[in-house]
Amino acid sequence: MRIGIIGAAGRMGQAIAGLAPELDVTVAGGFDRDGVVSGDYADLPALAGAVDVLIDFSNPEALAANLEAARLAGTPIVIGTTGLGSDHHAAIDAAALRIAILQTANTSLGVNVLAALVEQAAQKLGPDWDIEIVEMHHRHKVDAPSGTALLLGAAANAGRGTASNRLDRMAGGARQEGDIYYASLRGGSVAGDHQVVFATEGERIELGHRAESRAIFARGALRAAQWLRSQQAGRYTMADMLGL
Ligand SMILES: NC(=O)C1=CN([C@@H]2O[C@H](COP(=O)(O)OP(=O)(O)OC[C@H]3O[C@@H](n4cnc5c(N)ncnc54)[C@H](OP(=O)(O)O)[C@@H]3O)[C@@H](O)[C@H]2O)C=CC1
Ligand SMILES: O=C(O)C1=N[C@H](C(=O)O)C[C@H](O)C1
Repeated sequence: MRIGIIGAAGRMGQAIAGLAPELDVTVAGGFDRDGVVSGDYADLPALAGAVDVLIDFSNPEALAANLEAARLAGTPIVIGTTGLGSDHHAAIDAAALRIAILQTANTSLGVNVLAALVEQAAQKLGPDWDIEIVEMHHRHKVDAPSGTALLLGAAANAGRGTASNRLDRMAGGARQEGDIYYASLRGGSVAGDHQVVFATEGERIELGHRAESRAIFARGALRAAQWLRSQQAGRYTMADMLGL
């Protein structure tokens, strides 16, 4: 299988390219803010037309152009970029009418199993168990809360059958029943730690995940690309791919 990487010179782009041979995947080319950074292609549409799947770990600003290139070429795309807003999600929905798209804030098996556990715990525990989500990442990360923290919050909402707003723990304020608060730490080289705390009178449950390196995200992204290649047009998640 041949892939093109968007965000190729970044931390994830390099991790994916480094792991690709192990999964029998060929990196045909890479694209970055400055244009094509590897492979013999004039631009992103040319790269999109020459590969089986595109993998995007770049920046939300790049999403519209990435979707357009994938759609015109009819090439499936795995989107791992975080910091997406409602307009980005609407654009993904629209493009998924024509091509296969797997969008996820976290490509690791562990986090996606954690999300299933969080959904189950939230459903069993009910709204008088307060939920706080804490995440820590390396000093270079720009978006907060992390996409994974929001994914875990969505899983808790799904379990409870609610739609809690995104609330910033650092902003303070008294909590109301059903609120989900997010707290973000940044520093050093942390690949990605997430903890979901369920707390009620007299007891507490903590469910969490620690990424020890980017290899888990890179492996998951490559496996997602291998799976997505043979899917029909539509929007997919890691849970679809993993059968969770
Ligand atoms: N889903 C998942 O499992 C994971 C998701 N992520 C997410 O992936 C994204 C990338 O993370 P990371 O690799 O650490 O970040 P980096 O900043 O290391 O890499 C991003 C790369 O994308 C490039 N880029 C920026 N803007 C554009 C553009 N408009 N078009 C093409 N390329 C562009 C950057 O170039 P330049 O440096 O010149 O700006 C850089 O090379 C983040 O959103 C992060 O949260 C990260 C890990 C796992
Ligand atoms: O920027 C990162 O590094 C990561 N970003 C993703 C996120 O925002 O959740 C996934 C992972 O935690 C690493």
